[in-house]
Formats: sequence, C-alpha cells, structure tokens
Amino acid sequence: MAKWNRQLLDKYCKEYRVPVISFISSKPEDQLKRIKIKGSSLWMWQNQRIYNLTVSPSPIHKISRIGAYRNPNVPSSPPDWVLFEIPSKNFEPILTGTVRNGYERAVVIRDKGAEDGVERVIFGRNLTDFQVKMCFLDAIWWAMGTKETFQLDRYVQVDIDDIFVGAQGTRIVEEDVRHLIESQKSFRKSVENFKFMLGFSGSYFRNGDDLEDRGDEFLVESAKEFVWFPHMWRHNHAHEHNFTYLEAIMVQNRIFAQNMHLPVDYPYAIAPQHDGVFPVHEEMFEAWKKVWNVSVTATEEYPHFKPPTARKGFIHSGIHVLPRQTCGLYTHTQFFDEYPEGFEKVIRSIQGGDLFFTILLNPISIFMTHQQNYAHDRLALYTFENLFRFLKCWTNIQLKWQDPISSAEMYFRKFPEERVPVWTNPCTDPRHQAILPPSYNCSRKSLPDLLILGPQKTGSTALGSFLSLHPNVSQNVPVPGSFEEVQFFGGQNYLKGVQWYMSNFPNSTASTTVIYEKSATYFDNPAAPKQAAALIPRAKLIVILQNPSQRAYSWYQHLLAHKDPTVISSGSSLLSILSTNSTTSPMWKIRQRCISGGKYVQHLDKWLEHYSLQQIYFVDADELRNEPAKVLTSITKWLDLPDFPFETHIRFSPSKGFHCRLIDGKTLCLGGSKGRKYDEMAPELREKLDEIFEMDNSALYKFLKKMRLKIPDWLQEAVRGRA
Ligand SMILES: Nc1ncnc2c1ncn2[C@@H]1O[C@H](COP(=O)(O)OS(=O)(=O)O)[C@@H](OP(=O)(O)O)[C@H]1O
Repeated sequence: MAKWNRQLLDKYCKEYRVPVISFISSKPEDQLKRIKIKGSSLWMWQNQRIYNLTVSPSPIHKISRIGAYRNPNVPSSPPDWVLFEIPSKNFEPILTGTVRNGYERAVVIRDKGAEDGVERVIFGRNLTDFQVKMCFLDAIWWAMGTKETFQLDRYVQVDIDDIFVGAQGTRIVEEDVRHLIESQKSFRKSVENFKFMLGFSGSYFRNGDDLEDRGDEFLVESAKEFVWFPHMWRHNHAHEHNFTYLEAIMVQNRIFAQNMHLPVDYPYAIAPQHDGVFPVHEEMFEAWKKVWNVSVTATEEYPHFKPPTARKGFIHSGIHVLPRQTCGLYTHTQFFDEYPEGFEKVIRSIQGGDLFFTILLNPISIFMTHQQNYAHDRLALYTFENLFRFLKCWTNIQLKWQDPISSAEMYFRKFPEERVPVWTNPCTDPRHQAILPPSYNCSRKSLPDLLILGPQKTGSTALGSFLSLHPNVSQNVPVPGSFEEVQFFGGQNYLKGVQWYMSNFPNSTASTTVIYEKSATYFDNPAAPKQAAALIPRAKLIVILQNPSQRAYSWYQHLLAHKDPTVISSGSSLLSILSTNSTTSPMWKIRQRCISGGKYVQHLDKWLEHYSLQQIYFVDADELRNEPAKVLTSITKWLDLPDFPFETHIRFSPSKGFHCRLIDGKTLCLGGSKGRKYDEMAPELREKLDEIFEMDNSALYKFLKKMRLKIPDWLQEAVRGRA
C-alpha cells in the first residue's frame, strides 16, 4: 500500500479504534526465511511446516475451544505456512503451531496496538484449515464488538422426509427404528431437547417386504417418540395439481395421521422436492393453510439452490419459509462404500468442512435427510453423531433443538429484512423451471422489457400512451385501484407474487418486441430498484426529468382535485405546507410527497446500484410536452424498434392544451386528471420551491454533465438562476 494511504488508514483505525485483520502469505521463491515486519517489532518465518496446532488462551476466542490441540496431517501438506515469533506482552498468540525442532510459534497473532495504536489480528495462513477459519470468525466477531449480542447457541433440526416412501429393499426395518430411538436419546447429550422430525406420506404405509412392513408398524407404535409433520399423501409433486386435488390428498394424509395416532403437533409441513414452495405455487399454500393450518415450512430453493451459503427465508401468504440446508445425504445414498465420490467426502464435510461451518454460521440449521438414510448402513445416524461430536470437541457452541414454529419466530426476528421475498424470474433457473405450475408459460413473453419509472406528475401517462401507438409495443392491462398502474415493485402488490405480476401482461403477441409497464410510483420508492433488478435485470428504464418545482405544484393540484382531507381541512396553501417542520404532522407527509420525486440524483443513485447507466433513458418533460413525436422517435431508436411515424398519429389539441393521440381520425386526449387547468404558480411559491430544490438541481446538473447527457433547458436555467 502506498505510504500516504497506509498512514491515512492507520490514522483512521487508531482514531476510531477499528482493528485490522490481515493475512501474510509465504513467497516460495524467497531465500529469506526470517523476516522483520516493517514498522513493527514482530518477526515472521515463512515457508514453514507445522506439527501441532493449539488454540491459545485469548479473549478473542468465542467459538474456538481454548486449549484444543491437533496434528494437522503435516507431512503431506506443503511447507507454506507463515509463523510469527511470540515476542513481548504487546502481542498475544491466538493460534500456535510447533515447528519440527519443537519451537512454538504463532499462526495467528494479535498485535495489541501498543506500538502504533492500531490493533491487528495477523494471519500467517489462508482459511483452508478449519481452525484458522474459526480464528478468523472469532476475530471478525471480536472486531465487530459483538460481545453482548454474540450467541453461542445454535439450533439444529433434522427432518426425515419420505417416511413410508420408497421401493422395497430401501426401507427401514424394526431394528433401524430402534436405532433411531436410541440415537435420538444419545444425541440429546450433545443437542439439548433433540428430536427427529418425521415427514410422512401415508399412502405408502406397509408398502415394503415383510420386515419393512414391520418397520413401518413399529415406527407408528413408537410415534410418540418423534415429532411428525405432513409430507404429501403420495409424495405428489405439488406444481402438477390444483387446489381441489391438493386439498383432497392432504385430507387423506390427515385422516391417515388421525387413524394412526401420529402426533402432528406443529403447523409445519414440507413439500416433496420443495415443489410449490419456491417458486410459489399459490394453490399449494392455500391448501396447506386450509387442511393443516400450516404456518412454517422450509426450502433449499430460495433464492436459489446454489450457493448453499446464500440461502434465505421469506414470508408469503402467512407462511414462514425457512432456509433448509443439505447434508449430502440423498434417497439413493444408503451404503458407505457406494457413496458417490467416496464417503470421505461426507467425513471431510463433518470434520471442519461445509457441514461443520453450516452449523457455525447459521443460528438455525434445518437439515434434510430421507428415510432411506436411516436404513442399511444408517448413514444419517453416522453423519450426525460425528458432526455433533466434532462440534463439541472443537467449539464452544451449544447445540439445541426447538420446534419449527419457535425457529421461524426467532429467524425473522433476527433477519427482519428477509420477511418480504425478493422475487426472481423462475424461467431463468432450470431447477425452478422444472417445478413451475402449468399456469406459467416460460416460452411466452410475460415480463416487461421496459419500465417507465416516473416520477409522478412528469408526463409519464402521456409518454406511455404515445409509446403504445407503436405496433410492436404492448403494455399491461389496466389495474383497477391504482390509477391503472401495476405498482408492483416496492408496493403492496409485490406481496401478490410473480405470477400475479405476469398475469398483467396477457396482451403480447408474436409482433410484440417491447412490453412496457409505467408505474410513476417506482422512481422514488426505496425498495423498487432492488426488487425490479431481481426480477427483470435486463429491463430498460425511462426517467422523465421535470422541473421539480413544477412537479411539486402539479402534485399539490392533484391532491386538491382529489380533495385530500389534510390539504382541504387545513385550508393549506402549498406555501404553508412547505413551511411545516413538524415531522410527525400529516402535513409533513404531504410536503414530502410534493418534494421527494424531485430529488433526482438521490433516487437515481439507488437505481444505478442495480442497473447500468446504459439501461436508463432520460426524457426532458418540457420536450415531451411540446414535441412528443420527436421524443418518441428517439426512444424508438434506443429501444431498437422499427421506425414509426408518430407525427402522423399525434396531434395538438387547442382545447386540451396538450398533444393527444389521433386514432381512426379521432383525437383521443388523456382524461381530465392529466393536464389539469389551474392558476400558474405565484412567484413567491416558485421562489420557495426553487430554493428547496437548489442543491438537488445542482446535483442533477453535475450528474448529467459528468455522464455527457443532455441537460434540459429548465435545468440550465434553474442552475444559472440561482448561481
Ligand atoms: N400530452 C399530455 N396530456 C396530458 N398531460 C400531459 C401531456 N404531456 C405532459 N403532460 C403532463 O403530465 C402531467 C401528469 O403527469 P403523469 O402522467 O406522470 O401523472 S401521474 O403521476 O401518472 O398521475 C400533467 O400534469 P398536470 O398539468 O398537473 O395535470 C401534464 O402537465
């Protein structure tokens, strides 16, 4: 790092007490073994091999067990460790290693900052070794100062799906059930309250050979030992069925549970192969709620199966969907020596690999296993017994079990930002596409290519209506209740889901090249950019640049015309509304609605976090009002649409005072709510508004100039006028 930058960084870290975590790697070509670290009294050795690793006593450790000691299979690993000499009290070893001649050196060391005021945790190794990786996690938690909030509790739930499902020869027998009960008891020594959760499909009860049938019977006789939840009557794929069918088969499964006295104590259910959970099959959600009163489920598919570390939860239609983890056991894995790529893979995952870190990094881990994993070699029992033992040996983690309803409550309290789902296009993920209800048609264009973002009162309706004249353009059907706009992103309609959104675009034909949607509420909605980009990342966007003072005045006229109770009851002029400074009064809300949309750069910044500038087209509102055909011709080019003679389809209406569409010789203007007649703004009000928007206008001017985009005349004047 350049000296100057380094000084700045150190100054910052010192002043704000921000610790630094850094990594140093060996240079294999370097002859020099012992090197002094610049600016520090610390000496390091590079290209080293270590023979033992020990977790040193340090307040940094939260999850790593102090004193834990191991020989990390050294002879086979290359001599590429960097080790630090443990010098004075200014340093504290975090993890130490012994070299061949018996010296103890630090693999991870803490510089307490006594020498230059900056605290550091320095790693002489990458994160491939699980103990070094645990030290890294400990160092992060320590650096974040989460002493009070950091928790050692980790909740583990093991679901056994496909109970009663499976061909003869793959199913559990009485002996397996006895082992299941015994293991559950012994797991409780490592996992407080541990219970296996059994997902049953009643239709296949006693569907095996004699021994397996006895296994089923014994499982039912031992039902009270476990927690039971409904799977599906015949392992059905939910997406293939409608509500009536799903309800009928769920009722069958429920009757089975009642007859067999299975304790289904929690409103929790799992769909075979996650089918219907994400992408959401609304009819399955409805049937679940009606038959089982389900309020919690789990899936591996949200937002996507891969990467497994990025799985999240969401709430839809009152059902809490928790993320579900994979443990490497599938229906076909029943024998150690037939495990694909060797059972070593699962062992590596347990011993400091993916499975181990899944538990460390998730407050709640819900694992999916299958009935078959408890038959024959009982791979699941082996896996979890060893996983729990390994965690107990190397970490301070407290493993616990709790019911899924409590887990859902805890999960969404911890991650409230995940409550609202982020919808993605199911047609772009092959796994999602494979479980889509037939009502989805991925071969048909049903999502927009273009969003007209607004903001409100900038001429967005006029722009949309003119664009629709083009024969290759189609738009959404009018949506009642929201001024015909879809208002999906960032609004209440978003909760209705992707299928609802798609259903608004039924009109595209073979000649449609561009589907657009105009919701003028999008531009200044803080959630809209992220949600839009998740569903239609390649969409193009149009933003209309209107003088914000004029826009605010137009919005005020809209409220007056709609007899907004706050505006009417207070008899407020816009000037007095603007002077409100009580942020809790209803007037403040009005003030904000008048102003918000005009703060262009503030909102553009959010859109530009998710879309590139090349995807955005800026329209000058004055130009749109005065020369709409010219504006539409440019937009057509930008959209790569064939030319269209807009000038012969748009005509100025002297009575309306605006341009209107000319269809079959008839002039069709927008309704009375667009292009209202009202007095011009008083100079005093204009002055006040211009003053409010001064900074925003200046920011917009600079932004357009920097991006070499056209600066509207009104903006040139506004900036010049206040210079
Ligand atoms: N051709 C044409 N016809 C009618 N109105 C036109 C047209 N071109 C621009 N305008 C201006 O559009 C303003 C309404 O903007 P929006 O359509 O964006 O409003 S909304 O947010 O969707 O309600 C509207 O605002 P008001 O004049 O305040 O009614 C108009 O000034």
